Amino acid sequence: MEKPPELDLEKHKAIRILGKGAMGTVFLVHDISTDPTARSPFALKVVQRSKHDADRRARWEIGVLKTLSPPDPALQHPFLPRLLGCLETPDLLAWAVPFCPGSDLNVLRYHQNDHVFSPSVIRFYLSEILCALQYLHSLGIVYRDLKPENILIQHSGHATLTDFDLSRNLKKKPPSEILADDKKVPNSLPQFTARRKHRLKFFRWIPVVPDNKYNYALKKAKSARVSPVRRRKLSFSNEERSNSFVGTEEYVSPEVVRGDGHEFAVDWWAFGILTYEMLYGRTPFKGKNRKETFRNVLTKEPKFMGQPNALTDLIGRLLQKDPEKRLGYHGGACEIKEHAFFRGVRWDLLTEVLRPPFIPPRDDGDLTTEVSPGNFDIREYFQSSKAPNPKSMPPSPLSDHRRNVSFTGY
Ligand SMILES: Nc1ncnc2c1ncn2[C@@H]1O[C@H](COP(=O)(O)OP(=O)(O)OP(=O)(O)O)[C@@H](O)[C@H]1O
Repeated sequence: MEKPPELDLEKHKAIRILGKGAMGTVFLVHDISTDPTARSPFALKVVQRSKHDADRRARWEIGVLKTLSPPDPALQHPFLPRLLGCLETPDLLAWAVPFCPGSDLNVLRYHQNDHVFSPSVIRFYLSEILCALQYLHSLGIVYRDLKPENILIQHSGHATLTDFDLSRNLKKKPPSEILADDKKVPNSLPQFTARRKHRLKFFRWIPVVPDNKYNYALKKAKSARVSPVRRRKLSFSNEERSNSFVGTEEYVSPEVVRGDGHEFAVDWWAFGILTYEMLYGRTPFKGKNRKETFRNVLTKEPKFMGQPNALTDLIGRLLQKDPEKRLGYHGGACEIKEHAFFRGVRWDLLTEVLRPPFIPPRDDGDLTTEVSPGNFDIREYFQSSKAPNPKSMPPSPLSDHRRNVSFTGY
């Protein structure tokens, strides 16, 4: 991407806080001059530069987002965010991305019966995340922070990854992710192009699907529904999950716990944990404390309930302690796409064929009236939050849930 458009805090006012992480605060923002009734709000992540390491991490995340934002929006990866603009003041760094009104996969799962997703819903979201990770890896970027909280639901109901501050550039690309088409597409842009206006089509990502004893995958695209999220009741204080020096503890791979370095395979491990959590409503290695969690990660095998099937087989192959034995290590995302669980998935038509399980309700009203007193100034927010008794601001429905904290090692 060329230089992203400059934002202006005189004109861009916050409607509410969407979320708070270790590093930044994310606001729902609109341009009061061009969009006074907030028909097209966007998300603005704001980082206080004085916070430890915040400046470096924010610049890194902006850099990654620039890489993910080709000049032609039609070539934007459908499951990765587009950088809409940036802003720098002596105190703050901020950048804008599209607003995802459907909250995140953790919140969505929490509102399902028994707090779990059905296999077809799991297949839908995993397919999209797999494509997003494949594209990141093809750019040499290892994501390192895969967890449900970082998978947001767009207006369309499709998933998107957020939060790239823990990602790293491994300089080399996994050989399997250098797709044949990269030779034809400059800068490794994803293998999709505009087919019709606003509809993107993947092509040449269709895997060779092996015959397998498990017949779990969808033969025909069928829509899988999930319960809608009851908006504004999304506090997760009792479900908080903290992030350790190596990312979110329950998602950390054995090689990272051992300090053996890391490769793209850490993302495939986390992909396995994510799948397990979507299926059973909990992660497989969680202990009473960090020490026990890490011991479980190193020594315990994941427990599966019920009959083995393609989904449990997939999880088992992703949760191999030895990264070299892990699904995806040698063959990257293509190898995972070929697993029986994904049989029948039309990778070239992901954005078109399947109806997303959950489509956020449209906010047709005037968003600015939704919270009193309406707009607020972001600079004032940070100034008042420095004061001993900060002025109260519209609360975030998501602000309490599992946090990211600092990440210094690995
Ligand atoms: N585009 C968006 N649309 C809607 N909500 C968003 C968007 N981006 C972020 N959020 C909300 O803000 C929260 C914090 O964002 P993000 O994870 O990017 O911040 P962070 O400070 O890097 O957090 P972490 O501690 O996880 O590193 C997210 O969990 C999500 O709830």
